Amino acid sequence: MTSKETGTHGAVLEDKAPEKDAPVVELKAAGKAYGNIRALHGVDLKVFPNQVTCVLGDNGAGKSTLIKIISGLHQHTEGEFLVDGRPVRFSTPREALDKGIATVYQDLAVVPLMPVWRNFFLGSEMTKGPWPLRRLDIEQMKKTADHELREMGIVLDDLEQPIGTLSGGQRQCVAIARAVYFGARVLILDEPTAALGVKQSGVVLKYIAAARDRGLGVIFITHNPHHAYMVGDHFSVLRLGTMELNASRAEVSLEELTNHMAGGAELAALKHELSTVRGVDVEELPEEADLTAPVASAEGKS
Ligand SMILES: Nc1ncnc2c1ncn2[C@@H]1O[C@H](COP(=O)(O)OP(=O)(O)OP(=O)(O)O)[C@@H](O)[C@H]1O
Repeated sequence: MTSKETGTHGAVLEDKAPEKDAPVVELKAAGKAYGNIRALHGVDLKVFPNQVTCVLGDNGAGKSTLIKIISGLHQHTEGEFLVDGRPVRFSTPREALDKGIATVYQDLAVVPLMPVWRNFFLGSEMTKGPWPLRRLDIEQMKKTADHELREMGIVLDDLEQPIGTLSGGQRQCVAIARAVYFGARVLILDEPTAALGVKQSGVVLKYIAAARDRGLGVIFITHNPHHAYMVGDHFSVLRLGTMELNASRAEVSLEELTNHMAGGAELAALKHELSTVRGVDVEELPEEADLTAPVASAEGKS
């Protein structure tokens, strides 16, 4: 696929103009050690408004550690972490949120039996009336949730339905719309398509693009180079805690990105090892990353 090709839902595949804004979030030679274990080292990353920055990496590459630093769950132990050009060191996710950095985790924190609109406002409910007669402003919350979801292009049949009845993809979309409504400037999405099929992944990718088009800087964590390339403006590949690739869309093709992820040399070594295993026909294994593999099979954690 070339960088100009149209992707899911015709989402967003035009090459972008050169970065002209300042980064909202920046890591400079940042790293993190857990005791003796160096999970992340020498990582440079810039997150710009209006761009999707994809962070790719295999299991154990350091993706979770990276997002934990940016979202305020952990602190970096080396290098610098800047927000709006100023050094920061968050002690809690609340501090990150106060700076406009919101994180949507794969296992979404929702109350499955509560209606969609109620989950949209969970923890930040609208109220009306003076104390001590203050009560939930249910009508306003329903109206606002409906409006905000529609603004993002998300049309649900009934906001009264329990959120647990929505598909995984729809729940991710509600979470993205919620973060946008509550003023996120940077949205971190932790493997939002990992547990989804091809069609639902496409829907989520569409809303990632919608969040980007609303001006947010999106950090899209994924194992899947195909998903990343459909919406990404910038690609960072982590391997064993270091940044192996840091490239804009114009600088890397989908093929190159896939090869970085698949690790061509590792695949060759594996093929060599398997050649001694009875019943395995190594001639059937791909020479390098199989670019024709269906998107869903490349996804998912082990
Ligand atoms: N709390 C911790 N204590 C010690 N080591 C840790 C801790 N968290 C992560 N690590 C180690 O740091 C390295 C990077 O882990 P991390 O979870 O950031 O990778 P990842 O890319 O998110 O992997 P996955 O996709 O499997 O979640 C791994 O070697 C892991 O074992």
